[in-house]
This record gives sequence, C-alpha cells and structure tokens, in this order.
Amino acid sequence: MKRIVVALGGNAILTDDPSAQAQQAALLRTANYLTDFIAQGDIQLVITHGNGPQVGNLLLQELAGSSESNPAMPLDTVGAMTQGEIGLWLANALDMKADERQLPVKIMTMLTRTVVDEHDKAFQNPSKPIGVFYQENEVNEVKKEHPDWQLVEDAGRGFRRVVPSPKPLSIMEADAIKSLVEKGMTLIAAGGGGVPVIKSGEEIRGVEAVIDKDFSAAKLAELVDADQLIILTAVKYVAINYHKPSQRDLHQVKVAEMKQFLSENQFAPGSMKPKVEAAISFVEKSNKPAVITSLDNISSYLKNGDGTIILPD
Ligand SMILES: Nc1ncnc2c1ncn2[C@@H]1O[C@H](COP(=O)(O)OP(=O)(O)O)[C@@H](O)[C@H]1O
Ligand SMILES: NC(=O)OP(=O)(O)O
Repeated sequence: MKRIVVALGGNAILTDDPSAQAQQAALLRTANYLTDFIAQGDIQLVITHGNGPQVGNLLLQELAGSSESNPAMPLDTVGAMTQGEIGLWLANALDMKADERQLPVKIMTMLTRTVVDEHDKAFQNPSKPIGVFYQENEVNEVKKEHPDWQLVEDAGRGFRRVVPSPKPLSIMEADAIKSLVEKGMTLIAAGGGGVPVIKSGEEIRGVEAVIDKDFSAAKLAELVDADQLIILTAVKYVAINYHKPSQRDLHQVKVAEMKQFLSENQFAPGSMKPKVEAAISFVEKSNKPAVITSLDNISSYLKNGDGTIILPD
C-alpha cells in the first residue's frame, strides 16, 4: 500500500471559462485521470488543489456586493469558501467517476488550516497572483478603485493582484487526515494551500494571505508520512533551458543536481520554481521521491515511471 499526496495544478480546475459549469466539467476530466490512477493499485490518496483564480474572483464578488449590513469577508475566510467550492465539485466528480468504474472509493473534503509565521517576510512582500488578469490600459482604473492592492505583470499574460504567500509551518488537521487515509478514505485537503492561520498562545486567527498549494502539499506529505509527493501541472517534464533550442527534459534527478539547476535560475519564479522547491523540501525531509508531471500522464507515470522524478542524494 502506497500513501501518495497529489497536488493539482490550475489546469485541473480552470480552463478558459470560469463558470461553475465549466470548472465542474474540468474537474470531471481530472477525476477521470485520478480514478484511473486509483484503479491501478493499493493507493492511499490525499489530493490538494490550488485556488488562485477562484479566491481572487470570489473576493471581487464579495467586494462588489458589500454594504455596511452585508460586509465583504476577509481573504482567509474567502479562502475557506474556495475549499468548500472546489472540494464540493471535486468530491462529486470523484464519486461519479468511481461509481462508473465500480471502485469502492470513499471521498471526503476536509476544511484545512495551515499555520504560518506572523513574522514571515512574505507579509511585507506580496507575491501570489490571484483572480482575474487586467490589461495594461486597465491598471490605473483598478488602482484607483482598490488603492490598497498591489498588481504585478504575470508571465506575459497581463496584470494581477498579488497577496502575501507565507510558507506553511504545519497543518492543523494533519493527524486527522493521516488517520482517515489510513482507514481507507480518499481525502481532499489543504485546498488552496490551506487557510492561513497564526497561532499565538491559545489564540488562533486567520490571516489575509494565500499559501502556495505546492508548498502545503509538500508539508502535508511530510506530516502524513507519504511515500510519494506527486505535483501535477500542464507539462510532462520539468526542463532545463526551458523554451530554448537547447531545452532538455529532466527524468530522474538527484536533489543536489536539482539544487544546482535552481541556483542557475533554470525554473521560472511563480510557476515551476516553487514546485521544484516544494519537491526538494519533501525529498529532503522524508528521503522519499517526489514527482512533477502532467495530469494526463499520472497513470502512465505509475506504470512506467515516466515524468520528472526527484530522488534523495
Ligand atoms: N523549467 C521549466 N520546465 C517546465 N515547465 C516550466 C518551466 N518553467 C516554467 N514552466 C511552466 O510552468 C508551468 C507550471 O506552472 P503553473 O502553470 O503556474 O502551475 P500550476 O499547474 O500549479 O497552475 C508549466 O506548465 C510550464 O508552462
Ligand atoms: N493556492 C494556490 O497555490 O493556488 P494556485 O495554484 O491556483 O495559484
């Protein structure tokens, strides 16, 4: 029996159409891949997912409809709402696909809180893009409407609001997740990286931030003693010299070599770099492998080991 934590990339949930219907259709396709994977063997599965587009969009809806008697909710609370939103859709999709295959899968979505450090430097340096893209000619208008927002250019696709993204220190529900997964449940947990909370003394309070789901997946994989962390995105392999004629796909790579590539800035910040860092962190803490590959390759990865596999030194 293998215990696996899978992190789902943005393409698993959102295509070009942000409607609920289209996101549910995308998650049905995702669930198809995941149930193929579950069907292949003795697997205990924990699934995490992102929420960047959804949390930003929901926050905008909150702001647009707010009034004194119906105030907009803060970012941490809206993050919790997206765990419910995506967790609901994914649980429905997994149940439907499991039924189709007559797989006895028991799915549960767990609202998850991730503890962060209130002194994390990320609070002074917002870096996590959320919500919709704005074109350059819209930026001044958006800044006038939301003077407290910071906007950055996101990988040539337009401008987006950025919010703090502190690193996960621990996951409050990790023990509960571990015991449920040991009992045979498939858990959807730490969605959107988990709701960021700060603990001081006996007080627990939500904080306005969005945690990177790949870092939370790595922390969760470590805390539930996973045998493997699998980070699913849109590409089958991590590459060096990405998008250059000399591009080379990485297959099996030791941590030391991956760290060397990181120091050469081979991986784009905000996209592949955090995935590689999260994978390295899990491998170093657990001495177990981490995999970065595409969603549509997950079953064939299990059959033939195809994908980028990061191994202990
Ligand atoms: N060195 C690299 N090797 C492979 N892909 C890379 C590299 N650098 C950037 N990328 C891009 O990063 C993407 C993954 O980041 P992103 O789309 O932000 O993640 P997510 O799947 O979690 O939404 C890949 O699909 C690819 O387009
Ligand atoms: N929370 C998070 O990492 O979301 P995205 O993957 O959608 O950016």
